[in-house]
Amino acid sequence: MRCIFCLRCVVSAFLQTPFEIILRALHTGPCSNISGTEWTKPSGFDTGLKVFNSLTKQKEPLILAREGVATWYSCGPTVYDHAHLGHACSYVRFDIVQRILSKLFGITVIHAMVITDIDDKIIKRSWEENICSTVIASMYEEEFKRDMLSLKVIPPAVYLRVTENVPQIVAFIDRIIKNGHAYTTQEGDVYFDIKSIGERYGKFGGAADSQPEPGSHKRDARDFALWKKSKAGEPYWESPWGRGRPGWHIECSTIASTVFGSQLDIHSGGIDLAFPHHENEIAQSEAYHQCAQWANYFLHSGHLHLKGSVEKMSKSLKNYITIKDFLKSYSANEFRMFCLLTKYRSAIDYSDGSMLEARSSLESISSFIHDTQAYMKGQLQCAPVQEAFLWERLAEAKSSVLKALAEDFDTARAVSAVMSLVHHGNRQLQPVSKSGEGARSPAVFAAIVTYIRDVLDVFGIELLHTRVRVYDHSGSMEGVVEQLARFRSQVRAFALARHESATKPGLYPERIPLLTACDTLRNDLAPLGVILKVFGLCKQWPRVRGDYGVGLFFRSWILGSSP
Ligand SMILES: Nc1ncnc2c1ncn2[C@@H]1O[C@H](COP(=O)(O)OP(=O)(O)OP(=O)(O)O)[C@@H](O)[C@H]1O
Ligand SMILES: [Zn+2]
Repeated sequence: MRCIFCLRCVVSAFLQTPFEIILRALHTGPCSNISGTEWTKPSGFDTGLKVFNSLTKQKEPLILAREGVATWYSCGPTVYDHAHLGHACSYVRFDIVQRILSKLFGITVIHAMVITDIDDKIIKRSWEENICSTVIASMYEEEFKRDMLSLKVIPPAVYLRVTENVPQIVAFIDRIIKNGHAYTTQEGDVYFDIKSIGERYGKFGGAADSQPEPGSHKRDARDFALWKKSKAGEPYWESPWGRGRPGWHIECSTIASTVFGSQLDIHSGGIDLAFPHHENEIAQSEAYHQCAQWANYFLHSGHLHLKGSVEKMSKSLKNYITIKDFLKSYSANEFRMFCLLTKYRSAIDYSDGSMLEARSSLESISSFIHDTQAYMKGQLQCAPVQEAFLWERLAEAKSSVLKALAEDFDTARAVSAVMSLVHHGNRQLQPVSKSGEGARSPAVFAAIVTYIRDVLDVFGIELLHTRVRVYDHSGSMEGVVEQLARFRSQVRAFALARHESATKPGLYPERIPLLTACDTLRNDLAPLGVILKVFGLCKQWPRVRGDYGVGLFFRSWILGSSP
């Protein structure tokens, strides 16, 4: 955008037609001394965090317009098919980033997301299925929202549908035309005039200007549709340019501006959206608001690929795994851990192998927490621990996690710091077979466990009520313990049988050693966390009850059995 005060803008204005000069002079905003695609550091409140800004392709200090509040707009899905793991990956990763901002750094994130419920692909699908496009869109929109909830993604403050914002979109386009940055065609289309913003176009790359194809009504091949005349049989809305529907990019500019006004702190989406979608959003929004920098930070997540595939997982390529199918084999926590193990910006390979790696990281943490609890309860006897050393490791982990997350949300580094803490904790928990009177250090383990849970909670992983399926793939430990308890109960019942002799009623003396052995087994199992108890008048064979923890030996299993 140009202003009428600086030499550069005035000179370049003289190169325009008189009409354009007047139009632009009437609609100028503040000159920001920005030329081309240069980024200006925003003024406002420095959070002390660094984020990788796609606008500058480097890490920048995160400065927010309002203290303690981040305005955040994200592009939502085009709802014409099932949500897949690519979507899951992008939205879970940004959910984690938003949780870090709010839960760790105390920033209130106001998040708005668009649902693209009108688009060429939705119309095509509705024709293929012979179902109205509104039905197709609402069906997949609901499914998307359900899937996000099942992945524990915190919903945005507001979801906005394109079809419910068409009057706002029409008004938005109208103003861009009046500001001299768009033109209408005889056919009833409206195009954005890329040349009108000169060197400001191309923040995320893009093609050089070129001649439009023969038969096209565009002035420049890069010009893109703001409004498309509807073809026969397509849904349409009335507009000053005739019946039609919004182009793809304009919905985001309009809806983000409707919610947040002329300025936005953060805008996010998958990396495929950087060009042309975000490039065009910027062009439109800055043309509408007549401002030099509409969104200050663009955060782009890397793509999820099926391992070995160069293509990203996508609806149009039909190479996807739906979220619902995925959740039949893995949990939401496991998917989160899978996402945490890489930076949100990196491409990520999906395979059973990478999921098992994520599962095993979670299991190591769960196992440590359960062992620690057994230790704190006195069920696990250990050699004396180096308490001061552990307090130091805890302080070190806290500082590393904070540093990693403040540096462009480096979750992989943060998880590695947590795993290192787990490793040191495990090394100190050296079980000894005999219960001794040695010094115990429950407080430091309680502090470590509390801290690990807090970090996981920031990431949206909650292990408290989770049954972890440690032994699913290697035989059921639960089953082994159950068999053992059953065998002991049978032996005990045999030992307790009384003989019928009238002269010497009572136990068979030769069976008493069996009773002693049963007692010894019960006592020996207790420090390992396996408690054998009677449940009321239960006459059935023992059943495993209570919580099935993890860890090879130490868990709080309560077995219904005669003591
Ligand atoms: N494989 C993927 N990895 C990471 N993010 C993805 C992936 N696929 C889509 N996304 C992101 O999900 C959001 C919604 O995407 P969209 O609805 O366009 O999905 P899509 O499957 O790519 O659809 P299409 O194939 O029609 O382009 C966007 O931010 C997009 O970047
Ligand atoms: Zn968008």
